[in-house]
Amino acid sequence: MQGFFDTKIEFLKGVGPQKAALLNKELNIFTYGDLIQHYPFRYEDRTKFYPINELNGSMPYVQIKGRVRHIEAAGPPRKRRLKAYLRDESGEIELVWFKGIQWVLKKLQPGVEYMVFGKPTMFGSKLNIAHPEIELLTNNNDGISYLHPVYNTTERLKQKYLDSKAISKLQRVLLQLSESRIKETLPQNLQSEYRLLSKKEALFNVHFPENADALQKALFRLKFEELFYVQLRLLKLKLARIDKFKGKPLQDTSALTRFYNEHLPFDLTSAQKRVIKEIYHDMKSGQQMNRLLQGDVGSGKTIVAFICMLLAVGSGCQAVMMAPTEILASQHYQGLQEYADKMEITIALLTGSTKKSERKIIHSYLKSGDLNIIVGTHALLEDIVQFKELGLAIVDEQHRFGVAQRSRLWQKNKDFYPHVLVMTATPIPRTLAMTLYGDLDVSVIDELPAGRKPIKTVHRYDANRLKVNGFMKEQIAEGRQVYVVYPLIEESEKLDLKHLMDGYESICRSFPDVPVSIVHGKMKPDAKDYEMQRFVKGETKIMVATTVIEVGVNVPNASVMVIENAERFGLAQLHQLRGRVGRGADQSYCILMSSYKLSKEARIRIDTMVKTNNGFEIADTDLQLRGPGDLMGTQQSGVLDLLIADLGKDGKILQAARSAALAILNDDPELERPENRNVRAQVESMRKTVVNWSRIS
Ligand SMILES: Nc1ncnc2c1ncn2[C@@H]1O[C@H](COP(=O)(O)OP(=O)(O)OP(=O)(O)O)[C@@H](O)[C@H]1O
Repeated sequence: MQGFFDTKIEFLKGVGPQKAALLNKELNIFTYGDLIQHYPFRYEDRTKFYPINELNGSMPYVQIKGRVRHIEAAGPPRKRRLKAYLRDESGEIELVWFKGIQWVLKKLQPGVEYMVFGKPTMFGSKLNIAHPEIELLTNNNDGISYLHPVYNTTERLKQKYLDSKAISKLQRVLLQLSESRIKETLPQNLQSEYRLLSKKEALFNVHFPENADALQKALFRLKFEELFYVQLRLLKLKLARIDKFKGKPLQDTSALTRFYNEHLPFDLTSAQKRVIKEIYHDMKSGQQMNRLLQGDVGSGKTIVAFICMLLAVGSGCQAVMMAPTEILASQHYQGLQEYADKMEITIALLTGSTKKSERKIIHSYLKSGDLNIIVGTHALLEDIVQFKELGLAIVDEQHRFGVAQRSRLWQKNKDFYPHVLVMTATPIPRTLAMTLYGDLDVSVIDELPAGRKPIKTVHRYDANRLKVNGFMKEQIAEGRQVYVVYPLIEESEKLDLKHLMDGYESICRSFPDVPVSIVHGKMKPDAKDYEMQRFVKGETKIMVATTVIEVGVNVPNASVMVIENAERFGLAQLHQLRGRVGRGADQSYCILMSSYKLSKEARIRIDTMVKTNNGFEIADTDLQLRGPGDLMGTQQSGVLDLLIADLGKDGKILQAARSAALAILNDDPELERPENRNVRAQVESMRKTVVNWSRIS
C-alpha cells in the first residue's frame, strides 16, 4: 500500500487539519492506510428485531422497531428529560433523553415507525432505554440485516464529534475513494488454497459486513495476511541467519559417554533424551544453533544444560550460562558444579557480588581457557569478560534480558558465533512461542521425572489460617520444610514489605520452636544468601519470602508452599512459585490463601491452579485471560502491534499462516518467482515491523 494510501489523513473529505491532528494524537492515524487498517473492535448485531415484551435489563444492546405513541417532556427546567413511548405488537417501552432534547424533538413524531437501538435498563420497576439511536423505519431498512461496526475511539475524539459512527462514515468515504486502488497482497495460489477473499472484498466487509458469513471470511483473510507476513519475515530471518552465521561443529562426544557411564545420577526421561538429541544434532551440524528450550517447572532442565555443555567442553570450547538474578545464577551454579566436579571440569560463578580479587582470576582463566564453564548474571556481559573460545551460550529466562544485552554475549567470539540455547521455565503457549520465538527452533521437555507425585493444590480463605498453621506444623514434624510467600510489587512496596514483616513476626509467634528464614529483594545480597543457605541446608524450616524465590530455587525437602494474597499473583507467577515444591519424592502441597473478596479473574486463576499442574495448560488460560500483552516477556517483543489478529484466539489461523509461509520459502527462498512478486514487494515495504526484528540480529 504505497502512494495513495500514504496520503495524509487531513486530505480525506470530512477530516481537515484539526481533526487530523486529533486522529494522529489519539489513534496514531496519520494516513489513509492507517485509517483503513483501523478495524472495528466489535460488531453489534443488528440482524434481529426483538419484540418489546421479550426485553429485560440484563440484555446487552438490542434492536427493536415500533411506532411512537406519545412524546412528553418531564421534570423541572434544569433537570428536563424527554420521554417517548414506543409500541410494537407485543408491548410498549419508554425511551428517554436527558440531553439533546431539542434535536430529538425535531426528529421524533408520534404515529411514525422507527428502528431503535440501545441498552434496556431497569429503572425502578420499569424498563427503559436511555439515549437510544433512532432511525426512521423505511422500506429500505425494514428487515435489512447488517452488522454494525464499532470502532475504538477516545473521549477527546468524541468531544470533537469523532465517535465510532463518525469514524465509520470516514471509512465509507475512504473505501469509495480507494475502490480501484486496493491491490492484492497475497499470491493467487494462496488465495485459492485457503479460500481467501480478495483484499478488496475483505476490506469492504470488515468495515461494512454484508452478512455474518462475509464478515467471518473478511476477518479470516485479514488475520491470515497479517500473521502470514509476520511468519514470513521471521522465517526469512532464520534462513538468512543460517546462511550467514556458521557455527563451529562440536563433535567430540567422549565426555558425554564418560558421564553417562560413570556419573549419570538417574535415568533421563524420554523427553530429556529427545531434547538432548535435538540439541546435539544442531551443535554438530556446522550451523549455528538458535534453539529455545521450554520445560515446565521441575522438568529437569539443569542436567540437560550440563549435558549440552559437555559437548562444547569436550570439543575444546567453553560454555556460559547466564541467569537474570543472583539467586538463580547461584542455584544453577550449585546444580552444575555437582556434575562438573565429578567430571573434573572447571566451573565458576560470576555475579555483581563476586569479590574483585576473585573476579580478576576468573577473567584471566576465562581468557586463557583454564575455566571451562562460567555461570553468572549480566556481570558476564562486561567487556572485560573475554573467552578463549566460547562454544555454547545458554541464557535462562531470556525475556528478562534486553535485546542488546544478550547480543553482547554472542559477540564475544571473533571467528564464529557460539551456539545459543535460550531456556525458559515459563511455558509459553504455542501460538505465542511461534511469534515471539518464531525464528528459533523449539525443543520442549513435556514430561516430569518418574516418581513425582503431582502437587496437591487447595484454596483457603484467610479465616482458616489456624488450620493451615496446624497443617504446616504436621509437615515440619515429619521433617519437611515450608515456604510462605508474600506479594511485593513496586507500586505498593512499603505496604507489601510491612505485610511481609508482619507475616514473619506472626509466624515466629505461632511457631516458637521452629527456626525461620526471611528473604526479600530489599536485603543486601550477603544477608539474602545467608538466609537462603540456611534454608537450603535445612537449618531453618520455614522460609518467609517475596517472589525473589520465584525461579530456580531447588530445595527438594520443601514440600509445602503457602502463597499469601494469592489473588494478587498472575497465573504464570503462581505456577512458578508452586514449582518450588514437588521436587523431591514426598507428597507436596500448595495452599493458596486469599480473602473472601475475589474478582472474577482472580477466581478463574485460583480455580485453574487448583485444577491443573500442567504449565502449558496454565499458560493457555493465562493467554485467554489477559491476552498476549500482559504475558511475561511480550512487553518488549512488539507482538502487541498486531492490528487484527489475536494470538490468544487465532492459533489455528497462525498455524495455517506459518505453514503457508514455510511452503513459499521452501519453494522460492528469495521470493523471485513472478507469482511471488507481490509477496516480495510487501515484505520489502513493511517499514512498520510487526515484531522486534532487532532481537535476532
Ligand atoms: N530424569 C530425572 N529423574 C529424576 N530426577 C530428576 C531427573 N531430571 C532432573 N531431576 C531432578 O529434578 C529436580 C528438578 O530439576 P531441575 O532443577 O533441573 O528443574 P528445572 O527444569 O530447572 O526446573 P525449574 O525451572 O523449576 O528450576 C532436581 O532435583 C533434579 O536433580
